Amino acid sequence: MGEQAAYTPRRSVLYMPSSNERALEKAKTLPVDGLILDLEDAVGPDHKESARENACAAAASGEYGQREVTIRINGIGTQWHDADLAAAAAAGPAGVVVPKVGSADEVRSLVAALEAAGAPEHTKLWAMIETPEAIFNVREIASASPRLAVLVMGTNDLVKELRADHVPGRGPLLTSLQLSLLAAREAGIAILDGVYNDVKNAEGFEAECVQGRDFGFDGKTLIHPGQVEPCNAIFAPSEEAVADARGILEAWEAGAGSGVVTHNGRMVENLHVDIARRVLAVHEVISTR
Ligand SMILES: CC(C)(COP(=O)(O)OP(=O)(O)OC[C@H]1O[C@@H](n2cnc3c(N)ncnc32)[C@H](O)[C@@H]1OP(=O)(O)O)[C@@H](O)C(=O)NCCC(=O)NCCSC(=O)C[C@H](O)C(=O)O
Ligand SMILES: [Mg+2]
Repeated sequence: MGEQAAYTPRRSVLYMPSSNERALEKAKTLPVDGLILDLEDAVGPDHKESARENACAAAASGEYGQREVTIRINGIGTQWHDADLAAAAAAGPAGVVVPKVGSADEVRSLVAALEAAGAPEHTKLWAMIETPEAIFNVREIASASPRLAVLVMGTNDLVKELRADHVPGRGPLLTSLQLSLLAAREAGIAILDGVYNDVKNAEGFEAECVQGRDFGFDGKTLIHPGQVEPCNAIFAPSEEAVADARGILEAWEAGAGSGVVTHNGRMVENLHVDIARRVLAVHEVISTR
């Protein structure tokens, strides 16, 4: 499966204010799959320029090992957007994360701007889905450009825009989360769940990770180092899932040629074999981390 060959772990993707040099340094030691060096909401107006310099220097440094380093620039129409985009393109991170993307036309304009600024081929666009406009357009957004690699849910902004509340189970957000997932899967791109703000509430955080994983998200965006390890564990195939996948493949091979077999009393068809192969491919990549 081509999708397996291209699997990039994005179980845990940690935001950090690019104005916080201590956090940028600490990130080199954290077991995260990815980093979002923020220039937007986590950075005050007086620190935008120095944060941009820090983020670009970090992204270009090559000091973050296997971690996928991205830069979140300020949104379209803000006074910092053009300079952020040009500087990020020149630094060549894995992704330029753009907040509050609202339409497929915006995706195409952003891609054109990245290309005009000379961004290297490996620098992809990551679009944040965090407004009502984006939810209504998410299907077109997700398939607007081959350079768009990841959708990132912005659940704080969505809650604000909906005039909703952060509640266990995320009832007010379910429509937005699931429409965005459908769009990402149709387009064949990755999608990351939103952040959990209550950094001291481990139980609530883990419940939300399990929910996001069960929905089908590739991983979760995080705001604190303490969230990384539980998130990695929840978004990786469990030992039981890996053993089950191996058993499914063995049962399938033993029943060679028949269209349906059973494993542990459950029906196994070709599609279950595809799922099992994906679980093992993901496990193999993650085991090297
Ligand atoms: C949430 C925080 C403000 C909490 O900060 P603090 O109280 O200082 O945390 P600790 O004292 O527990 O920190 C312990 C050490 O860990 C380092 N640290 C903390 N956070 C990070 C981080 N994100 N990345 C790297 N390192 C971090 C501290 O420096 C301490 O280190 P040391 O002193 O060496 O022990 C803070 O965690 C924070 O700022 N988090 C990130 C906030 C952020 O980036 N927000 C923007 C994105 S969220 C969002 O809104 C997404 C979307 O747009 C939406 O709409 O939903
Ligand atoms: Mg936001």
